[in-house]
Amino acid sequence: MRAYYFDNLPGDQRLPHESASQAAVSISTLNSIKVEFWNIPLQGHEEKLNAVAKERGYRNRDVITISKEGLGDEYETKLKAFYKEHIHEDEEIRYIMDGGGFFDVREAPTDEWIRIAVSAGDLLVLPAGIYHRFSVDERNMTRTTRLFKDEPKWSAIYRSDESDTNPHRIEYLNSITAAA
Ligand SMILES: CSCCC(=O)/C(O)=C/O
Ligand SMILES: [Fe+2]
Repeated sequence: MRAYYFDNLPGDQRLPHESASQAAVSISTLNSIKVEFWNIPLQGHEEKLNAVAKERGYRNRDVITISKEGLGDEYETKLKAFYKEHIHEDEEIRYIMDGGGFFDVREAPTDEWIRIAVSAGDLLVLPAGIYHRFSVDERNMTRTTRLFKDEPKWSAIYRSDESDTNPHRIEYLNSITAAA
């Protein structure tokens, strides 16, 4: 995992968008916006993943392969959907099993994009209510285990004036202010 400020330059979302002038972002900065990260070697990862799922009350999971082969006709639509800025009303817990990609998260209160480059073995937890988006990288393939509290269903709320007042968004902002 590497994290850094996104360069905000136009161009292919699958490129790193990392410039020499953009500072690296530390794990403690990520933790301050309630983003958590672990690296768990693929071999034997089930035990740790099961422990995280149990501790947080996640009863279901699925594996999604985001690639042309994995998603077929749905590939372009899904790429667009995942890269459109959104929140969820639950945490987003993702364990990368193959390939790689970028989770971009909005720092608060700056509203700057922080780009988190992930690859196999990375486990990322994004809190409910954080604005974020996802893209595959130049490998054009990410195989990910997704944890769900209930049935495996991806449900996103895209950024708008309405999402700014979503109770999960407000609760998230309050939680990071209270922790500061
Ligand atoms: C890499 S898992 C698929 C992307 C996803 O589930 C999500 O919510 C991105 O923000
Ligand atoms: Fe998401």
